[in-house]
Amino acid sequence: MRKPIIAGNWKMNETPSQAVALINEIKPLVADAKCEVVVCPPFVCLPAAKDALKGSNIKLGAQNMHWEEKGAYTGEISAPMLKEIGVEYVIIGHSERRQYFAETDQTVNNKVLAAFTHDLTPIVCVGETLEQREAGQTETLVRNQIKEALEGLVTDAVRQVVIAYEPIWAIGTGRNASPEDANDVIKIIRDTVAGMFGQDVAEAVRIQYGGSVNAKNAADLLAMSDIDGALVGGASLKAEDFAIIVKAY
Ligand SMILES: O=C[C@H](O)COP(=O)(O)O
Repeated sequence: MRKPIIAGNWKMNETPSQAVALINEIKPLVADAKCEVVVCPPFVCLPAAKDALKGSNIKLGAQNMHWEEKGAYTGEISAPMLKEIGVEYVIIGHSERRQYFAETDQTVNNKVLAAFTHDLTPIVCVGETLEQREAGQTETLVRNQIKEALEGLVTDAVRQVVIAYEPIWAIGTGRNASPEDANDVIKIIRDTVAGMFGQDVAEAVRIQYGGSVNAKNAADLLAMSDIDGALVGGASLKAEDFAIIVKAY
């Protein structure tokens, strides 16, 4: 049985003091959550967030990392740095990283491998553009993204991985994928994992949906057979909305 996971991707929002205030709002609202709850604030907020999360059931995630442990990579953050401050999850290959910062399936794979080397759990993002969907390329695209992202992982690691299916046209647009469409693509993703690592591994992998998830549509999306949670952007910045999404379970 897969334990559902709701993660809030705060993107480039909140200063450290604002992050602490938001966490303090969220904590009591999700204290009795039946699913795993993760918040992913910006890098500079992580130490203060870790402190604010002490004693709560909420886990801490980062939004990105470099694949090297250290070195001349100005502006980058490594897995050991995240690990030392108590980060457990790290979002890898978000479409905004792919679009604005030239991340590729190869760099995503490098980061996924590095995350496991340092005992961080990656939340690997995949998803198609509107043009790709309309051209009927969604299945081929997500299968390729998954194959490249998970290349070289051992099966024990794959069982731990979290995948987020985020159709790019649904991110921040208020236009979510229908529960049925999201579930269909997530089944394709699970089938791809099964083809690479076997059916039992695929059944263990948690696959989230992301893209305009909000307090109103969460219950319908999360009720689907293969959707194991959500990666929430905008609505994760509003404590009450985020709590309603968490309580859909
Ligand atoms: O990582 C989260 C996604 O990009 C979804 O963002 P959104 O909920 O604001 O559409």
